[in-house]
Amino acid sequence: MEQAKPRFVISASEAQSHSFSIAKLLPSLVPSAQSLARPPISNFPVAAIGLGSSGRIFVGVNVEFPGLPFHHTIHAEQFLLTNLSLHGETRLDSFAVSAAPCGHCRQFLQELRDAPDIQILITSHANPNFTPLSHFLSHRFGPHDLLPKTAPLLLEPRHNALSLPTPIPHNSNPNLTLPALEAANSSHAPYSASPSGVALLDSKGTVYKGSYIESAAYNPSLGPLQAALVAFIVGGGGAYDEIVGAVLVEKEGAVIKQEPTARLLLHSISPHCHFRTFLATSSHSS
Ligand SMILES: O=c1ccn([C@H]2C[C@H](O)[C@@H](CO)O2)c(=O)[nH]1
Ligand SMILES: [Zn+2]
Repeated sequence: MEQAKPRFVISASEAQSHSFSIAKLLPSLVPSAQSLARPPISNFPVAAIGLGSSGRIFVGVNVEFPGLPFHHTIHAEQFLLTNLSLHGETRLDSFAVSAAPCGHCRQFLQELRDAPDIQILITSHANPNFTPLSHFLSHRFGPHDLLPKTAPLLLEPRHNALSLPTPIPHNSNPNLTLPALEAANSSHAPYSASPSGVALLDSKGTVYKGSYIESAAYNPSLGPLQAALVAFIVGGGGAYDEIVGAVLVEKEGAVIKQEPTARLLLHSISPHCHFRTFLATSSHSS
């Protein structure tokens, strides 16, 4: 019998209905999820299977882009956190992953509340065990080095108070502009105060949105187009040239600009895609 294609989200009731305990279920899902990865450069598929506080299970995989510098790559752990964020999950309890998380991912995970307590199991190890992130990255540099303790962290509810000039400029596509604005409003960009979001349209008319995610250490940050591509892949998208329209919303006068980089990546993966940028104003004083 043909195996069902692995999925990117598993409901809490389905997760509980397995005869396995969750601690056994997470690593058991890693091998099939690796088939969802898109690593045409390395041919090294990585899958990370995470348990959220709602009891749902989320999948992350690595995504590589031939023809572009390596820094465009989406790591499986970054994909996983973006997948949680897409589904409104506010905490990551634990995850199983096919290979040891790199330094960049150990740092990216610091954006989460109680990051040191996240339990990680590496399935390629001889005796895999759940071990806290604090073991993999001691002496953390994280959000609290730069932000007040009360600031919302990644996955926690936020609204960046961005708005677009009304009415939205004619000949813009409100089906994409409003989702891109929503994505920008939930973007985690506390270090630059330059939130942004992307909405993508595929040839079937489905809209996918992604929010820019910053890291306290700057470089591991994930761009808004990468986040929207995670939504496209999670939503069942196939080849990138199915993406026919894209809108980026970013803040007017922002210190960080996504437009040139997003245009470059989008043009590389879907050369005929129509791309527009709108600048939003912020009612925050900062
Ligand atoms: O923590 C890690 C380390 C590597 N990779 C990916 C990035 C690249 O696609 C491939 C080879 O490094 O594995 C991850 O997804 N997570
Ligand atoms: Zn990594």
